[in-house]
Amino acid sequence: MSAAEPLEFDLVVLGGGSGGLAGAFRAAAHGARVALLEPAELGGTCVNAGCVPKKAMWLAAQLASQIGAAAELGFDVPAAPAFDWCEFITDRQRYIEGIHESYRRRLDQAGIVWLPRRGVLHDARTVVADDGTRLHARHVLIATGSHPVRPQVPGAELGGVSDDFFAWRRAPERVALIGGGYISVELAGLLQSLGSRVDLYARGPRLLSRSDGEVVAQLEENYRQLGIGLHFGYRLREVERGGDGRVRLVDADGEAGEAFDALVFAIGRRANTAGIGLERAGVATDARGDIEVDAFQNTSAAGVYAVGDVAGRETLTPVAIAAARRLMDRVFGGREDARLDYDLVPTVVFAHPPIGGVGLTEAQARERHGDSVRVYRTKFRPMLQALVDTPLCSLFKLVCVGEEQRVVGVHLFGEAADEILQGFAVALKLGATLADLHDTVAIHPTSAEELVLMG
Ligand SMILES: Cc1cc2nc3c(=O)[nH]c(=O)nc-3n(C[C@H](O)[C@H](O)[C@H](O)COP(=O)(O)OP(=O)(O)OC[C@H]3O[C@@H](n4cnc5c(N)ncnc54)[C@H](O)[C@@H]3O)c2cc1C
Ligand SMILES: NC(=O)c1ccc[n+]([C@@H]2O[C@H](COP(=O)([O-])OP(=O)(O)OC[C@H]3O[C@@H](n4cnc5c(N)ncnc54)[C@H](O)[C@@H]3O)[C@@H](O)[C@H]2O)c1
Repeated sequence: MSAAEPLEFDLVVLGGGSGGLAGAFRAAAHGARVALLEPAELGGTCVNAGCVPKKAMWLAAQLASQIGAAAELGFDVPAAPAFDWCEFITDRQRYIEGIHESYRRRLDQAGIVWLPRRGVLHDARTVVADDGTRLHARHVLIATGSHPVRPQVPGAELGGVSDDFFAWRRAPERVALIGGGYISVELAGLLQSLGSRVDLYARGPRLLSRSDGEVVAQLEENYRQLGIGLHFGYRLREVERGGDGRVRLVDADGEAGEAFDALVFAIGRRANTAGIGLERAGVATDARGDIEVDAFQNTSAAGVYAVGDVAGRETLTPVAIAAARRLMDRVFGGREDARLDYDLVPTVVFAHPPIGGVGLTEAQARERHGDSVRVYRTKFRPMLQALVDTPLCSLFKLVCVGEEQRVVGVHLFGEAADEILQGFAVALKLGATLADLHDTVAIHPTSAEELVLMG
């Protein structure tokens, strides 16, 4: 290919993860000629080192807990069954390969040109692949995602990040997790349920700083009951490796703790913006390094857009997908006002059991709506926990405002919270009030019924 003759497209997409693929498919459905550059496996973080393999491990952990419960309830199974981690990973990866295959087929069917190459912007209309291929388009979508960060402390290389966790071939006996966010909370629950002994070190005073405080306090209580060590206000100074090959964390006072077989840092992610030609194309980033976008995903360069983790806001797969689809409906589908409403995005942390929320936390609601806030809560033992006679409780909470008691927040911690939340997210979008929930007949006996019986 000569440098003087770029290939012509309507849209070039950088990144074949959640946002990039969604944008490419939607643009092609509107009749656009699309090229997509993705040097790694199709599907990005979500499919290869995020939601999908994580959920598979979470399901395995759920099974382990249920087998434990079955042993208590008269089934002839061991309370702590042996788990062949390698066999499970083979099944997990077979499932993921099926997703790759389906993406390859769909790209082909949609007539999208996939280059298995890294791309950089030469200017706001031209992308150059790492084999020198030049692509020219009226529109460019940046969806290059993010990467995990490590702390700047001596010995940080002795620990891994979530990507490394997915490559493990067996469960370590003792695991230390650094961070109090989504990934730490998820890995803590699933590893402990699969037989490891887990200690979690957070620098803040609580887990999940953006979730409802009361619901998180219940999660912390349950994690302690499961045997997970929770350490708050922790400052890591360095990581040492002992003569036995195990690692020790040294805190700010120089105190070395216990030895661990594995250490995982889960202290956040940063946008993949380095070396992709943003300056040449006139695309601005903010102080955190995320690409700056307006409400329509426009960057500072006309015709260049960004979605997903690289744009920083609500870094979740369905958000990247929804933003990309609306953007392409606007650019190629004639829907001039199409844009993602970032309010009321529901989110679930796949803890044990899961924790999820949509809308305002109690603290946010009180800050915004003052005295007109009414909170309803119910703490209960789900039937299975009661049958096994464990002390593990669920906590469901509704946050309402105003005379009409409009529901502005739903916060759930408990079995099936991940599945229950979606329908209530629809209800919040439709402006449901407490009276609307009370008008709805309960489904009995379930955990979900608590939400229409509260108050
Ligand atoms: C452990 C973990 C668990 C998670 N669990 C969940 C969950 O349960 N639910 C949820 O909603 N979200 C979850 N997330 C978040 C979710 O994975 C991300 O928000 C989502 O993948 C972001 O999509 P994206 O398209 O922005 O980026 P990605 O999916 O990361 O895709 C970016 C792609 O761009 C490619 N790329 C990078 N640079 C270039 C370049 N220069 N040229 C071409 N291609 C390039 C990369 O190879 C990558 O494939 C999880 C994340 C992690 C790490
Ligand atoms: N179920 C899901 O939807 C899901 C699951 C996993 C990840 N994700 C997405 O991926 C993102 C990244 O996950 P994450 O857990 O890495 O990030 P996070 O932002 O959720 O949590 C990061 C944690 O690390 C702490 N931290 C930051 N810097 C630190 C430092 N130097 N030392 C010690 N602690 C430090 C923070 O206080 C916070 O507790 C999430 O924010 C979320 O958007 C979503």
